[in-house]
Amino acid sequence: MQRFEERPLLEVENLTKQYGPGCDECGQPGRPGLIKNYCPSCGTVYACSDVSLDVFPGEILGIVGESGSGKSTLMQCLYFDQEVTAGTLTISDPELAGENLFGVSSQRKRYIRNHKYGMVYQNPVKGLRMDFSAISNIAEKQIAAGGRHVGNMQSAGERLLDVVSIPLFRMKEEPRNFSGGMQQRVQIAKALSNDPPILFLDEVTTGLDLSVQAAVIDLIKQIQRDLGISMIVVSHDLAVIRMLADRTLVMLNGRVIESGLTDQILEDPHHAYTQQLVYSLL
Ligand SMILES: Nc1ncnc2c1ncn2[C@@H]1O[C@H](COP(=O)(O)OP(=O)(O)OP(=O)(O)O)[C@@H](O)[C@H]1O
Repeated sequence: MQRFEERPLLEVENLTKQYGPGCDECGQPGRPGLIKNYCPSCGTVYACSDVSLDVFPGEILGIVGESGSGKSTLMQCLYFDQEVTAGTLTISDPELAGENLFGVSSQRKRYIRNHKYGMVYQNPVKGLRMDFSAISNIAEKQIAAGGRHVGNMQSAGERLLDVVSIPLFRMKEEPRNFSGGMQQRVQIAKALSNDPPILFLDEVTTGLDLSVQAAVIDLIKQIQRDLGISMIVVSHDLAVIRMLADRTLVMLNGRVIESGLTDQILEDPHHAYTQQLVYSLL
């Protein structure tokens, strides 16, 4: 088993994202009045309720759950695509230490995204400019992270395309001409182009053929092995999480219902919903 440093790289405490005003019924600790993630008294939806997690250096944390369980909202909050209702986010980095990053200015959030984060979306259209060449897509992120030397950016871009197995003779092509698997590879290269300590992967294999899925999963594992980047991987598919994640959180109705080493969860699932997920793999 992999060993991780003792201090988490990223820590989230009690992240809550609600849509609606909330009321006395759903505002109580533990939110006893909710039906699933919904308050029948005031109509508020709790997409995420009091979610806490940590990710250690070099670790892959998996987040699994059915549609509507809150995984995407959680990812969007961590990536600052959404404002949280409550909660704290800290990253153990000399430039960011001690700050609740959910509370910083939008300029500072942009800095963190450009310098500390990589993101790979399920839909490549969200992560790539389809009318820029593959290498220009990478350059766009390099420039956002402060890159200015064209020669250096070009050689780093070529190296990244090589890492993700995009043939260099295709680097000037627009990703719209690429297959779904190739588009995901370019997204991964772009996400890595600022040397981020943390990479987010949101349903990155969903919708791909099984063989292409397997190749993308292999690539992600290879990147973890070679670069030691911490990753948060969201998927509705426990089979994907099983192949990738060192530790796993299971979400249901906006809450974390179970967490632990992925192997332990697979061998001894406690919650009835997790048991269902595990049996569906058999
Ligand atoms: N803008 C919004 N307004 C109200 N409710 C929302 C909004 N966005 C999401 N929700 C609700 O929040 C809950 C969590 O949604 P979320 O998309 O995070 O789930 P998910 O697990 O990622 O599912 P999927 O994979 O289908 O996107 C759902 O009940 C959803 O209906």
